[in-house]
Amino acid sequence: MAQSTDSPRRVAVLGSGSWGTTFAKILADGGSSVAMWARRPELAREISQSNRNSDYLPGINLPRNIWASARLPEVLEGAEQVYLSVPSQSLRENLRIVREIIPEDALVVSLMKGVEKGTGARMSEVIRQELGLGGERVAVASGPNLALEIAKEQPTAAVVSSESIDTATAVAMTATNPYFRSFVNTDVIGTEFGGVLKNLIAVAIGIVDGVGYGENTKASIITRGLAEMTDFAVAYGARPETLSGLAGLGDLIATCESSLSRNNTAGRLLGQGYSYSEVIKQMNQTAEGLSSVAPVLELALAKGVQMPIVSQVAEVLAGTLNPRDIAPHLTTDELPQGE
Ligand SMILES: NC(=O)C1=CN([C@@H]2O[C@H](COP(=O)(O)OP(=O)(O)OC[C@H]3O[C@@H](n4cnc5c(N)ncnc54)[C@H](OP(=O)(O)O)[C@@H]3O)[C@@H](O)[C@H]2O)C=CC1
Ligand SMILES: O=C(CO)COP(=O)(O)O
Repeated sequence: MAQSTDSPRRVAVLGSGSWGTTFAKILADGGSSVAMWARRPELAREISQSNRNSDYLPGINLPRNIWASARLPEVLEGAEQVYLSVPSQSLRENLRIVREIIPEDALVVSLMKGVEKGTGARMSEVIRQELGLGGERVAVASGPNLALEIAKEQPTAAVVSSESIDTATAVAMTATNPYFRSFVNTDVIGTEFGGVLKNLIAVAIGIVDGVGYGENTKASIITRGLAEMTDFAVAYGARPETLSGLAGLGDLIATCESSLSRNNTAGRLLGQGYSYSEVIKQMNQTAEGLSSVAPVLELALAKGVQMPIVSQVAEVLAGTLNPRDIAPHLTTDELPQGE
């Protein structure tokens, strides 16, 4: 739904990869005037002059109310909302560069689906720490959102979450258009962890796909994966229903089913016998799950949560488990486990 104000809302998107660019299109098609930051000037020029981002979204025409620059101050000037879409492990260093130039009252929105190595911090926590913001200024957006499908304007839903329902609503209204509908909630922990954890299960699905296993194996892993995701997120304070919603089950289905998913693709290569370092070399886009495995397992250990599927993904990445031996529960279980 387009905004009804006279002058369009000015928003900024930092990161011009597949998701940053697609989200810029969502916002522009919702009526906002969108400034994008691309760290490579040649990409900024292509976006501004040709309305294209051929590196990340080949064949997609971008709306005219998007422009891009490699210069952060001009991108951030006057922005009422700032959307962040860089790889999770680079967020903190990027926030340190922009913290003095983010407009004082802007809402800051994470589009990312990772946790920080070393600290285990969620992206909204990194944002609050580095920008010194209260929870009412920060939101996260998540859901079954494969970029290329949305860039082609296929109907999609997402959820925007903030501790403040007013903030979530303001962002959701900005991130809504005829092909993209944003719901709201106040469960930031569940919404963020849903997006992080489904990536890990999607890597597991890719692995068994690469091995050549069929639908029973995948359905078993998806179902037990959702239980694992829910146990973990609830241990950290999430509401279980969030994990059954768009940011949990919804995203799990999309990511596990689609060959567009980078996490799924990385898993498939592992299942086909490529080593972790060979997979990294082949991936030219961000597969957050590969970096999130270790911090998620550390967080799970701290709360005594069992994550057998994620643990097996870690073993495959380390080269200590043959992908053929991955199972929907620990192969060492001797007694039947309660479902
Ligand atoms: N793609 C998708 O379908 C979705 C992705 N997400 C999430 O969005 C986030 C971004 O992913 P996505 O856009 O897909 O990733 P891409 O790999 O497509 O793009 C990454 C972007 O970040 C830039 N970048 C890379 N390293 C750095 C750095 N050190 N500092 C600053 N910028 C950097 C890249 O610039 P350059 O081109 O110059 O290398 C590029 O603009 C991830 O957390 C992902 O999980 C969420 C929902 C959907
Ligand atoms: O988050 C996504 C879909 O919701 C994108 O998944 P990938 O990062 O695995 O491509």
